[in-house]
Amino acid sequence: MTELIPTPIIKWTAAQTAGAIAKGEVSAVEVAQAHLDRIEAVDKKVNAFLHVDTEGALSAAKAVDDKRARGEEQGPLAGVPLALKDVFTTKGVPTTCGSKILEGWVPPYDATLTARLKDAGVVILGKTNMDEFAMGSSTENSAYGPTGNPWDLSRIPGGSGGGSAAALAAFEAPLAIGTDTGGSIRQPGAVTGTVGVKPTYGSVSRYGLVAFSSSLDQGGPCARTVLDAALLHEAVAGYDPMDSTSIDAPVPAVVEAAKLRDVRGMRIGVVKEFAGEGYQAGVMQRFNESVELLRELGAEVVEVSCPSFTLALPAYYLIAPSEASSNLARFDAMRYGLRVGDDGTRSAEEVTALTREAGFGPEVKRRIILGTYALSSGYYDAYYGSAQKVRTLISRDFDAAFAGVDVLVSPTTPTTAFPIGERADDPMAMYLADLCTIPSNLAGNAAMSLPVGLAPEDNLPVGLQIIAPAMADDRLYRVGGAVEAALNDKWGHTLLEEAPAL
Ligand SMILES: NC(=O)C[C@H](N)C(=O)O
Repeated sequence: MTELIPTPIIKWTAAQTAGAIAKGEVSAVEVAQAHLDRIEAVDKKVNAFLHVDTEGALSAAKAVDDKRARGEEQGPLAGVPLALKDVFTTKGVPTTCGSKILEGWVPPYDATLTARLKDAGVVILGKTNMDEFAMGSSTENSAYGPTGNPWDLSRIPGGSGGGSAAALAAFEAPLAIGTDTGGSIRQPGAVTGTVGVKPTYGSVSRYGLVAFSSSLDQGGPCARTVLDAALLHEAVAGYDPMDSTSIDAPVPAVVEAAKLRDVRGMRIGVVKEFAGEGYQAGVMQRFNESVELLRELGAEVVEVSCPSFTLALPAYYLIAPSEASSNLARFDAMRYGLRVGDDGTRSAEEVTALTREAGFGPEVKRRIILGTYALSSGYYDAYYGSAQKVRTLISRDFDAAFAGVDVLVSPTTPTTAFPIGERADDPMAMYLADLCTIPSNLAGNAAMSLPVGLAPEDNLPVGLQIIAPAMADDRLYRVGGAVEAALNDKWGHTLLEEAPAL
């Protein structure tokens, strides 16, 4: 064991873990077992995992050890455990999307992302909890019970990828995968004190990602450090002919950027619209300190106005439900998962209706109804058409802003983690959690959330959002890496070391 690596194994970063395995200081099987033991010890409380694949994880880890013994060259994440959001298909391992309608479904194929992880020697520990079909900001919409925030188990871990973020913060895995349609990687990252990145739309394959809103959905990395997120980003991004929206261009050099730790000469824009009413004082305080820190580190900071961003939330809640109502039509009881009322007396249509009634939860039904209404003839232009126009305006605001700055910054989410149940009956309040994250989904650019401290009033993590133009994902890592290094120097440790022990 090198002295630099703190024990126990579960506290190691992905980069440290991979290094120790490559040097033979620890075996991949030992690392996998340490995380499986941790899951066993804490996940009854956290509920980050819907399915733990003990056998699959140990055999993937053994394959890494065997390759090493044979002297074969392996990738930079070989042997590192990962928690996979239950929205990516995994051959032979259940995939539910947090929904009853897919209960018991075992996909016959791997998503491209899953296959790339396996090829990289990443050890998939299991599938993580999520809001049903990624609809929500708290993971309370999972059909399998809510996930607790490791900082305070009575609070939400964000959503929809709350399971992935909680697994990181509870030291159940050093890496995780999420998907971000309106904020589902970044907002959970912000409220759990972890790093989450929504790469440029089209840069991580959606083949095998169960579709929610196809023009917005984007898989991406979740980690405890910026460098770990970059390593995972490079492992999963890149062109895939199986996804028609996949970008056929080189992946930006994000690992190199994460190591730079230098923002001198960069121009950073503070989005004026993301402040004011509804923003928690402690969140704004930490955000303003981060902006000050960027200035001290040698960046030039300017205020930028993006007036159309105030329309992003309503536009999203027309576009995303519209696409969802179409995508979720495939759950017809004939092809996958649940089938209710098929007793030989009912028509196929009746069985479909009974299954959808029993299999979908209230938020999914709400979105299907919203989307079906917005797309209905007579209303299409007024709702869906207008929302698409707003989408164009938002892209233009970004273009104008990026003509003058390298990246934009804002708080990731207006408040810290709220108590489980607090917004469950108030969809509008829930939707507001994504106020700052949605514009990047509508425009398709790249964005990161990274922890910048605890809000003084509740001692809960605050996230800084960094936004870069499409295909300039490396800028996120350059800025994020510099902020993280400066904060860790200041604190003398990483933020998660302040998290209460579970
Ligand atoms: N999927 C997402 O990115 C989450 C967003 N909060 C939504 O409910 O649509």
